Amino acid sequence: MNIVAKDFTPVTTVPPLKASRISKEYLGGTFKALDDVSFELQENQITAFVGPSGCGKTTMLRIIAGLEYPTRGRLEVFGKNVQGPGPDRGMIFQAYTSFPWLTAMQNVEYGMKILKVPAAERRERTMNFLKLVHLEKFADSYPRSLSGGMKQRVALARTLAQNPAIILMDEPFGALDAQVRWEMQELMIELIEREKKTVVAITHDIEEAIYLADRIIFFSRQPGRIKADIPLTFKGGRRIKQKEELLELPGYAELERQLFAMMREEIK
Ligand SMILES: Nc1ncnc2c1ncn2[C@@H]1O[C@H](COP(=O)(O)OP(=O)(O)OP(=O)(O)O)[C@@H](O)[C@H]1O
Repeated sequence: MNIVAKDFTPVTTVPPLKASRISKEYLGGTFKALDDVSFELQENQITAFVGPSGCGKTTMLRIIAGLEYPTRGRLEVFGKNVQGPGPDRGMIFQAYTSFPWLTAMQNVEYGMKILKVPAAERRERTMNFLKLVHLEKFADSYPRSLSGGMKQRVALARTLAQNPAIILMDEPFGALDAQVRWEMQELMIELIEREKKTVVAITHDIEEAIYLADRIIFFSRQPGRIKADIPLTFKGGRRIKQKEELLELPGYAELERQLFAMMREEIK
């Protein structure tokens, strides 16, 4: 079995992220996108945000990223109130966010330049991460000559190279076709495991959530609330890289059934 041992013992007592009673209103307070959302992330844990369209997943992720502010509630990263974006959080979007006028290498280096990482270290980290996403031969290629999957690998390398403690992903593989998506999911599991990151990933895809996550937070809609917070205990505290092995585990089918039923309830 291709199994990676997983240890969730916290290194510090301060959680990497703590959301306390977050609400977000739009349209002058007449529309509630999020209502009283509280959770704590554990270090080195992958959490998937799942729920029907419009339940506030992206809003919650943007609040964590510091791109939006909650109307009420408090958000702390390593015990500090979030005041805006910061180098402790890196974001990967569905749309390919590489700069078209920069090569793959320059794209990976760019964020580190902003963070004022010295040039030699920057170069070394860039090459290291391009290698990890299997793009070392494409270091000098421009995004237009790369496939969708390759562009997302550049985004993954760029985010990891900046070494944020928390990685936020909004449907990162949503635009990829099935086979590339699958390859990217496997690569992500491998890299996250290696780099020991705390991850929040939004996905519409229940199968993808079960495969990637250690924990699923399911949002209900209008207003967006936490409907269920599900630790994926059937994995026995491990990450399993080969999907077919995951499917065979007792508990997989029941969890998938439960999530589909919850989704159906929400979209009724
Ligand atoms: N700037 C805004 N002004 C008004 N309403 C907004 C704004 N941003 C989001 N909303 C509304 O808040 C709700 C939650 O949106 P959000 O994008 O967070 O949902 P989501 O769960 O990520 O949806 P999807 O899965 O379709 O991306 C939606 O009804 C959306 O229309």
